[in-house]
Amino acid sequence: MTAAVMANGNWDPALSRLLVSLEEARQVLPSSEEEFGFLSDLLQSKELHALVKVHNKIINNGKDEKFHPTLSNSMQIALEVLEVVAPRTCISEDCKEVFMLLQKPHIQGLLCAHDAVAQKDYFPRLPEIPLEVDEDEETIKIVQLVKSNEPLGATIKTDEETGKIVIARIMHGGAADRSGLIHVGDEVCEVNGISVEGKTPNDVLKILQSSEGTITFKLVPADGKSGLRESKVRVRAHFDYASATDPYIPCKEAGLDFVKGDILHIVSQDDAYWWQARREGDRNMRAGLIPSRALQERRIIHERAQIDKAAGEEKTSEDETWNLGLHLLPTNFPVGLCSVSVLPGCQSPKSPRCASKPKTKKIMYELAENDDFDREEIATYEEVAKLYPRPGLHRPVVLIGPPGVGRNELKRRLIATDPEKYKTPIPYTSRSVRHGEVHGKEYFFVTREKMEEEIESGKFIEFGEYKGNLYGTSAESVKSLVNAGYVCILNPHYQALKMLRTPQLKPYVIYIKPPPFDVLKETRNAAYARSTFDENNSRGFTDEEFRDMLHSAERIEFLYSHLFDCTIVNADLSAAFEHLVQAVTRVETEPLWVPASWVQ
Ligand SMILES: Nc1ncnc2c1ncn2[C@@H]1O[C@H](COP(=O)(O)OP(=O)(O)OP(=O)(O)O)[C@@H](O)[C@H]1O
Repeated sequence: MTAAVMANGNWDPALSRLLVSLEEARQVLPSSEEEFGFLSDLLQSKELHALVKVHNKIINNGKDEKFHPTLSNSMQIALEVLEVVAPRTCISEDCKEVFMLLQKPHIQGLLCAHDAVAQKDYFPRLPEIPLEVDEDEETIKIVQLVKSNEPLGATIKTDEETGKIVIARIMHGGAADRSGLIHVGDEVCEVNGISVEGKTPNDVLKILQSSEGTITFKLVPADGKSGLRESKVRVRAHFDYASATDPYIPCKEAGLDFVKGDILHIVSQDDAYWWQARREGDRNMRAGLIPSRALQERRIIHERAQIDKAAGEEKTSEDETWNLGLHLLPTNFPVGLCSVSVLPGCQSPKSPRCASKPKTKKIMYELAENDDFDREEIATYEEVAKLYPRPGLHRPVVLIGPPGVGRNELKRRLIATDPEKYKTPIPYTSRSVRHGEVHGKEYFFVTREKMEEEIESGKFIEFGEYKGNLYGTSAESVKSLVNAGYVCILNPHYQALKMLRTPQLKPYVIYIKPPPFDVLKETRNAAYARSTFDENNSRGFTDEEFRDMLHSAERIEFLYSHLFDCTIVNADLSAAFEHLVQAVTRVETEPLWVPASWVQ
């Protein structure tokens, strides 16, 4: 029979050899005639024959290099290339061409499709092939992992319904995930031969900790398990997070710490309360747990309610006026900050005390009163994407800061370095032209009616009234500078930020922060700085004005810090200016993170 089988050219030689050895060993095998017959039939069955043929075909095809993608992250590499060539587009035509080419949507689409195929990230997913299991028989899988310094990257819990130990979470990129053998919901039966029945997750952890070398799990696979698919979402964190001090995190060791401003790659949002993330650029492949947006929002609302309660207990009748905003502030937040001036009138937003003091600043700011308290919006995570510098189309640079901190000084110095490149929009006014003034040079002179109409229709990013005349900056004048290829430098009132931060303008926001009181006083006095709180600019700042500046700064930071792209402390003026030049160069040459909606 064997010879007949072997004579068949289609017969697999490995199967033939097995059959021959089986027959040769027949006499010495302790097996029964029945068992021998079964094995012999199996080795000659058409089904096994076909199966081995298919197997060999697949193996042979797999050997052919052209079926293997050389990489599965071509999109990532394209982005890295863009980062490298972006600053060189002005020195080399080739760089420019590659830069433009790699940004084309169809090239990016092609690369994305390539990566999806290479990563076998197909969509829609095929349903799992149902396992044919005998009703009473459970499939058990044995998984062996070698213990190293690296954590396993999985958490366990007691299933509430069955009381059994199950895999609660698999951390993306961790050892368990990479093995592809352990899935969420798998039931743990044994660890290193020790039954975990009736044990708590802590008991199981102890077994794991005391094990050396290879760890063997006996698991009952979960039904309908699915492979983990990585999301591509990047977010900017608007709060600091330290897992060690978080009483709610299910597993402190699995936590990922971050600070406000960090860019996080969210790899899984499967759990409503605990997302999995990596810090962008972090080489560590294993993801960590971070609170989800929903959880963090709840936490902030709870914290604010606590603060509210505490503030309510301390509240005096004087506090009443500021109640609208202060219920959002930390308990130690300075009380009595400035209100917002309302047309008509000439209160300045600088401080509540400033209503009695004249100002040199011509343009004051006006917005609906409640607008200043937009921290009602809870800043947790903001989805971001990289924006590449676009040759000839510069992002406007917006300097935000408390009155008197030095924004005008820094803006003036920057424009002076290259007046043909850096421009600031020309303001509008309803006052009449003075001798020597030219329309479109110092101001655009328009009638009060026209200006009021345009303010009404939302065309001004900031406006105010001074000595019976209106002053303001129109959004259109910012746009026209940008479209003409200039780098538009703005130093509007901080409340203008919300109007400026649009997908059309894509501003880069720099916060000019005052240094601590002593340094502020020392640097300004040493430079004979002129107080911007004084109408004639004829004296230095008073201590009270320095304190106002610091109070305003705290308020701006509390309300708007989540909108800052960069912070510059204006202590030593030349150091602050150097920092500004570096930041502006970065905006012109480097891809930077912006709200995802700006790049769609
Ligand atoms: N780092 C610094 N050290 C010393 N003096 C400074 C510094 N920065 C700014 N000044 C001075 O402080 C004064 C106020 O600065 P500037 O007019 O730029 O303030 P501003 O932020 O534009 O204020 P406002 O918004 O009220 O117009 C000016 O005399 C300026 O030269």
